[in-house]
Amino acid sequence: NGKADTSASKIHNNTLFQYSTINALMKGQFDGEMTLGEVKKHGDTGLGTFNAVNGELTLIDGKFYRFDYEGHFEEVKLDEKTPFVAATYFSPEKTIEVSNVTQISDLTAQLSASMDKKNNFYAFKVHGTFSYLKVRSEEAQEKPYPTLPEVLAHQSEFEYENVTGTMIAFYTPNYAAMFNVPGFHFHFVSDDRTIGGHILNAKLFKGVAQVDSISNLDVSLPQTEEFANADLTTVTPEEIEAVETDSK
Ligand SMILES: CC(=O)[C@@H](C)O
Repeated sequence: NGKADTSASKIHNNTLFQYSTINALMKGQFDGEMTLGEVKKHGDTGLGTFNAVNGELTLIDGKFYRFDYEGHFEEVKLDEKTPFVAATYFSPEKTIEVSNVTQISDLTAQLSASMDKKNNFYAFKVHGTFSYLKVRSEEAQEKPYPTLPEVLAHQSEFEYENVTGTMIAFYTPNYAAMFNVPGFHFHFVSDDRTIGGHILNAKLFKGVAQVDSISNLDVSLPQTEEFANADLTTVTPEEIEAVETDSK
């Protein structure tokens, strides 16, 4: 009927939860107070990083995984902490077939076409055998922390062929660019749980995408001194896109 269903259960399944903001992460806010166990109360699907930006975080089926600077993939215990994470209880409204993806922009075009409400947030799962996959991770940092662009200038990159697994992606409308990565943000988990990371590029002949439109945002702000004193006004969407996409 088009009317917002504000029942508690509907909101529970229709909320993008995030801890901290992407512009804070960009400014080097790399230590959060929130444990993965706390994050798990807000969703079973998501992406982010770990304190000291010690690798790329992917949450799938309620389990947290790290893909680290060396390319190692492991499940992570719930007592680890995160400085930035986005999570939701994945509740897809529809499933579409995606095909002929020769680069990531072919995929984002097909996912965009599936979005009925461009000003909503979205979560996606895309499963298939990726004929090519380029991912990145980053090295754990020591204080005094640099900015995220300074860390990612030395990111590690890995390329794979014929990898079967699931992309976990969020879409954030540009008007919310200081909260979360504007546009699409993709992380990955292989079916054999050996490969992950932040996706920079991909090729896919045919896959299945589940589409979850989200109309509630729940932001938990760190209550650390560092966060309270951070200047979060100087980050631009262009700077975020430059480090979150394959700008090479
Ligand atoms: C939050 C992210 O995904 C960056 C660290 O790649």
